[in-house]
Amino acid sequence: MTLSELKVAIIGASGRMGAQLIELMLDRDDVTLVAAVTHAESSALGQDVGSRLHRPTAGVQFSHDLMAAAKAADVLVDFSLPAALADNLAAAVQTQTPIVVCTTGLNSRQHADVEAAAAKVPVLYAANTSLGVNLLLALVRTASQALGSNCDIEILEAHHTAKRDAPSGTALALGEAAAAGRGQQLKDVAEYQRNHQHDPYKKGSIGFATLRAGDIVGEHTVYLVCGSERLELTHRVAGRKTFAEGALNAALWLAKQTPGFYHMKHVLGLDD
Ligand SMILES: NC(=O)C1=CN([C@@H]2O[C@H](COP(=O)(O)OP(=O)(O)OC[C@H]3O[C@@H](n4cnc5c(N)ncnc54)[C@H](OP(=O)(O)O)[C@@H]3O)[C@@H](O)[C@H]2O)C=CC1
Ligand SMILES: O=C(O)C1=N[C@H](C(=O)O)C[C@H](O)C1
Repeated sequence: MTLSELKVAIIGASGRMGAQLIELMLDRDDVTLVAAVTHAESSALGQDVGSRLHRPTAGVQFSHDLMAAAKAADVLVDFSLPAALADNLAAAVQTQTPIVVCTTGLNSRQHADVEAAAAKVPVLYAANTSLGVNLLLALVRTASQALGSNCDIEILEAHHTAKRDAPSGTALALGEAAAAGRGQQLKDVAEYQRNHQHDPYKKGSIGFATLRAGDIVGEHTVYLVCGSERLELTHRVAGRKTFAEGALNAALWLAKQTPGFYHMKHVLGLDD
């Protein structure tokens, strides 16, 4: 298969990331959009994807036929909602179509479902497809390991007001990297709620704080505080094109893999 033949179906195509992916794919010649999947009640159903973005018609209409999309595509790219995950994975497995899952807010059962599907078909899970965040994950792990248990770690994330999940998937991934650097598991040390609590600070905890305001695309800061000395590692994104480019690069990479569970670090060559 040459790159120019890669056929991509977007799931969650009527959303913010869907629009950004469609926009990008209409301008690229290494990928072809073959299906734009949304849900059965969407007002976008039947519309041409180009027309909806005030561009020339593209010949692909929004549809809720997930199975037809999976059959037509070389790779599925999912930016939808956690509630759609089970159907998306089932379609990928049934049609043997690799799937890039970018939806966040998954619960632990859903994360297990993603891993289980990866035994049957190539699956890549990325809470954040940007190069910067994936570098940051490695930096945070290294810093946490180097600074050790005397260092307090807190994570602050800021996003637009339409975001439904909190903390963000990226914040959780950064928390996992910080915990791993100290030889911990995030579930054992995470602190999600301090407001209206009167409990003393728990040494070794990793706390999460969330801001929702305006149209902030995505900002994450990891604070590593050792007494009076403070290291702040920050990543900011000003446009969703960054995520869309990362997702398409992941799709191009995943199409060539055998069944297995993959992450952006594999695509970017950042594997340990
Ligand atoms: N990994 C990454 O780099 C990034 C991940 N994300 C994550 O991607 C997800 C989507 O983000 P965003 O685009 O901002 O959110 P949106 O709410 O704008 O988009 C989600 C879209 O999915 C549609 N949808 C709902 N149910 C289904 C279904 N069963 N099948 C197909 N489509 C469905 C929604 O329709 P309707 O509008 O009618 O509800 C909506 O258009 C979120 O979980 C977000 O956190 C976001 C950015 C980057
Ligand atoms: O919903 C968003 O917008 C984003 N979601 C992802 C997350 O939850 O980490 C990635 C990015 O921060 C934007």
